[in-house]
Amino acid sequence: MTIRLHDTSARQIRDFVPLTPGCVSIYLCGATVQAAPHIGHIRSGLNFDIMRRWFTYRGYDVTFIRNVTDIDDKIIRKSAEQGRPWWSIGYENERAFNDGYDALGCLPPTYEPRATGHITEMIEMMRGLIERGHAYEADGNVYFDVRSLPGYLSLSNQDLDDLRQPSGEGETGKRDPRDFAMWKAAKEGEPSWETPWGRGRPGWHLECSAMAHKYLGSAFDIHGGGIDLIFPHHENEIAQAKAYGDEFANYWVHNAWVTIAGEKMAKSLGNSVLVSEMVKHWRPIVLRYYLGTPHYRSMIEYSEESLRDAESAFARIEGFVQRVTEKAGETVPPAAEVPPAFAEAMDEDLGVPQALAIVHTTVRQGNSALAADDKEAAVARLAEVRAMLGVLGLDPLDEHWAGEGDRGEDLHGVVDTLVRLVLDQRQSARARKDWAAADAIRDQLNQSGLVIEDSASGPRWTLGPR
Ligand SMILES: Nc1ncnc2c1ncn2[C@@H]1O[C@H](COP(=O)(O)OP(=O)(O)OP(=O)(O)O)[C@@H](O)[C@H]1O
Ligand SMILES: [Zn+2]
Repeated sequence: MTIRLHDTSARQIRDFVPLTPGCVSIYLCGATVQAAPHIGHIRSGLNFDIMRRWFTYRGYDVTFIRNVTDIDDKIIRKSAEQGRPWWSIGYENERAFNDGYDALGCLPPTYEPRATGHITEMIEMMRGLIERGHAYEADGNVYFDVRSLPGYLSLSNQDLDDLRQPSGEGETGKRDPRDFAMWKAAKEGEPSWETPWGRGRPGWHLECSAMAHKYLGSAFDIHGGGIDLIFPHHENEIAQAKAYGDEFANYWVHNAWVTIAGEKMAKSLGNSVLVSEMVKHWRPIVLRYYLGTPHYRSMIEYSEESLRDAESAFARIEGFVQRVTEKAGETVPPAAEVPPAFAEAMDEDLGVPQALAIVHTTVRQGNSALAADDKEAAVARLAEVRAMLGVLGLDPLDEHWAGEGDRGEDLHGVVDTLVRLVLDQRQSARARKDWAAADAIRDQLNQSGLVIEDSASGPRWTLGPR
């Protein structure tokens, strides 16, 4: 067996050959903690969580780094607007990100370094780059000289002559307008750190090169992030690391976006759907199914309808797990190995949709076995289903999801059906102009603690405050 991955750098799917046999090192660009996470952010975390689980299943010892960018223009701007320290915004949103990752069952990374904890390493890297003639100081900024490095822009396959790299505010003294800032001179009232070139703060690209070097060394296996990061972020990370003498990443893996009306879901575009809001309406395991099962290189166009489809598809799997568990009279442990067709699909560039099709086929076979009263076959299929779901982080019997039941969310589907039934009756009462009956139904629903909201795709309910 060989795991194969799409490498953005090679623009094709390549056999994965680890630098150290039996080990895999992964660096994922994590959150810029300027706001709470939307479902696009968590999709990125989830795609790499599934990658990590698959490597682990295949017997690799995985080191997984997901960093936190806790200093950046937007954090500084918010701090000024809200009259709060910059770090309080970072800490608050970092916690919101961790809650989001955890709610959707992403395993914690091996290490989760914060940028501001690595200023020393960044200074070291700048010093090395200046000594080697790849960087220079001007007006308290430190710039990377893009013409000094042959091969710059090979990840995004661009030509230096065509490049437009806009300069940020205060980025004066560049030798070439395409040079990018590794370090930004301090501005009045903004956070800054002491360096041999004066006080200032790091640029985003330098943070990741320095943290990857510290935790994974000068060469590592996989670097990941969303496709929006290919240029300029990853291109500039590569430039700094290579010019410093690092081999850097061997494979570049990029996840596609969650989109709304064809556009990237982004804090800056104001079209975000926050994870904290979503978990009020949907079970986290259903959200994981929704965000984690399309192929990581396919866009997910967000819609309530597709979420409902995910909910019913997952309910079919979960119903099977419950029925066989009841029939067996005890919890059936996962099989030691997943079916070969599932493994084959996962080996080929993490083909989760194909792998999921095997889960559904196995569920159908298991249901037929139940219908034929063949307990042994049903139990065997359940063991396989649990092993496959475990790799995808979707096993409803896994202890991670156990708390869901305590909060009554295992009854979500039942309540949902009942509420819809009642709302249909209210609709019929209104259709026959029986306003008294319609109002009575609404009042009873409100008294039971449910809040009903009208949305484009029909009424939606949530539990009101207790
Ligand atoms: N809509 C999305 N779909 C999938 N991945 C995304 C999406 N938005 C951001 N990501 C990924 O999430 C990770 C963390 O993103 P980061 O916090 O840097 O986002 P950002 O670009 O500051 O936020 P935004 O794009 O929302 O303004 C990155 O790997 C990024 O590529
Ligand atoms: Zn990064």
